Amino acid sequence: MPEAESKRPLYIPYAGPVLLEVPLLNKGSAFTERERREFNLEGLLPHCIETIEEQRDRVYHQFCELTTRMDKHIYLRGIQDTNETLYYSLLTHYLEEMLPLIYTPTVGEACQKFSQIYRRKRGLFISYDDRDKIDRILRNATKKKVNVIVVTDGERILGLGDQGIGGMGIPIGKLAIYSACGGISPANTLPITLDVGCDNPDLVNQTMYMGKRSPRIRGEAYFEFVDKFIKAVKDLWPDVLLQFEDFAQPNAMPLLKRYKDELCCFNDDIQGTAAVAAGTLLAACDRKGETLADQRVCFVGSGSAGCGIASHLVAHLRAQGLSEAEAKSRMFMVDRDGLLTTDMKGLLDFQQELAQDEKLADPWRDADGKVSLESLIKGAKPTVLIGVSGQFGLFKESQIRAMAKQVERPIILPLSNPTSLAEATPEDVITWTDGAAIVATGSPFDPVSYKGTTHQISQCNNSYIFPGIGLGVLACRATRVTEGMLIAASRTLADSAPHQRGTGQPLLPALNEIRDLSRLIARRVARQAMEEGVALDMTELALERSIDRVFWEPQYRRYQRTSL
Ligand SMILES: NC(=O)c1ccc[n+]([C@@H]2O[C@H](COP(=O)([O-])OP(=O)(O)OC[C@H]3O[C@@H](n4cnc5c(N)ncnc54)[C@H](O)[C@@H]3O)[C@@H](O)[C@H]2O)c1
Ligand SMILES: O=C(O)C[C@H](O)C(=O)O
Ligand SMILES: [Mn+2]
Repeated sequence: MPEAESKRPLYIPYAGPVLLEVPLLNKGSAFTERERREFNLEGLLPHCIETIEEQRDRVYHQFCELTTRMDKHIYLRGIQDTNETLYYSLLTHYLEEMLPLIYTPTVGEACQKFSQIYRRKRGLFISYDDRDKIDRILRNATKKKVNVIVVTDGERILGLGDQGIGGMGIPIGKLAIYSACGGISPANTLPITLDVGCDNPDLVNQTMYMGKRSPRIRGEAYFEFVDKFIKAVKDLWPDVLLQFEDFAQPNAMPLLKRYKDELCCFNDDIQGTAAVAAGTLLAACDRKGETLADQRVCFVGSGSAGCGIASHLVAHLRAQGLSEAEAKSRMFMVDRDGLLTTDMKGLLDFQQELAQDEKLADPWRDADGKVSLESLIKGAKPTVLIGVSGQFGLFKESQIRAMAKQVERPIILPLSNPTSLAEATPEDVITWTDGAAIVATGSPFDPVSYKGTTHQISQCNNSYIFPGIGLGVLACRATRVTEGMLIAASRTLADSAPHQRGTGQPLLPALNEIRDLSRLIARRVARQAMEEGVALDMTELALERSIDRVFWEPQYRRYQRTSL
């Protein structure tokens, strides 16, 4: 926020103990003498008036006293629910240390234990039983305008499956990233969980489970419910940016198709992931002195993320002048039954579109008629291996070694989350390829030392992308998220790759540079949106100013009292 603006006082209608209970407004010991007097806070706080830096030192000290990841997560969420400005000041100051605790991987465990660790309200739970009063529920959430919603139905939380309402940890974590990394004010964000039941018996049989204890609503009834939800959102906040998150495979793509031309929305697992993976791949190709068109890309896991990445890479290649067929011929989609081929039955539409020609696959077939990953590696000689299966240890030593025999520097991306579900550890991949592989992972991993070289492992996670997209959308008031905007985001990420490019250097910018990266992504995404006619037309300078205006900094503002 520009300085002049932050100096303007904020007029607020709360006072006394109630004010200290409003996380967006509470300043705790930082309330000034005058504010303490005007807002009936005298005596409610210890004598000392502190700066946000002094408060941050105290909470960081308390944070350091805690030993387990889950205790740290609970502690940080507690600060978020008491004083949001302080929470974001802490996050932005210690970004690299804090992100794995409020987001992947710890957020996975927090979702699994959501009902056990539940403390205070945050966001909205909309249960199927409430389907006829969704508009009222949305109005209960906040009187403010909502700019960004992240919504889940909790059915595919990371690679951890159905977590029911525990999935709420994900929208909360994603929106914290929007604020900490993309400067989106938390006052205008809303995490939402649609509670349509839960098909995870281990969870619903727990006495503490707080969601609806019935099997998931499916089929037409489910889609009608989501329809009612989207309609209510559009009626109340017509220009909101809505992010679909962690919906299961049978629903993720149909929901995106249904709503992508109806409101400003995107599916993060399909599109955000596609953009971060493409950006990482472009950076990796550049590192090798090659282009995307030189690669043959093998996906293990052909669901939302796998097919989302593949079709986005096809769009990149098309933009470079390749025909659709040429581009698709470089994508090899493997799922439980091996390589997807055009003769396979039961493929979903988006998988069918990426299936390889059955004749081409014939020479690679095993005795059972399928093309296993081993056979594909030998036959198609992929240069890139991307894991999006949610299966720990799926990449085997023999497969990685086979790849390394055929390709001087294979690009290996085990992207499944959380850490415990990565298809391979970077240490194994680097050892099996004798240090030749270029590796990035979905969850954070420590650097790997191998034969005297330290390999930094970049985190190829959609968190590099969606904050910048959100900032861009808000700055230029985009009405849609288009493929072109996603391509702009992935190119910006690739262009921001570190200049030092020796073996072991990270592929992506450091996490503590992500706020600057988000601004860059926002600028290019907004420019693209304008070119496509889905945003306000602005000069470069006006856009820059708008990004500055939208970009929220976790600093206290001066308050003035209005009547209750
Ligand atoms: N790094 C990131 O930013 C990022 C983004 C999105 C998803 N992911 C991760 O990717 C994983 C998958 O997400 P998704 O949305 O695509 O889920 P999804 O359920 O749509 O797809 C997973 C696919 O993997 C397949 N699969 C399972 N076991 C397999 C095996 N043994 N061999 C081959 N294929 C197998 C499934 O049949 C399914 O088609 C999750 O773990 C998720 O955390 C990471
Ligand atoms: O949440 C993440 O860390 C990335 C991604 O959206 C996922 O579902 O795994
Ligand atoms: Mn996700």
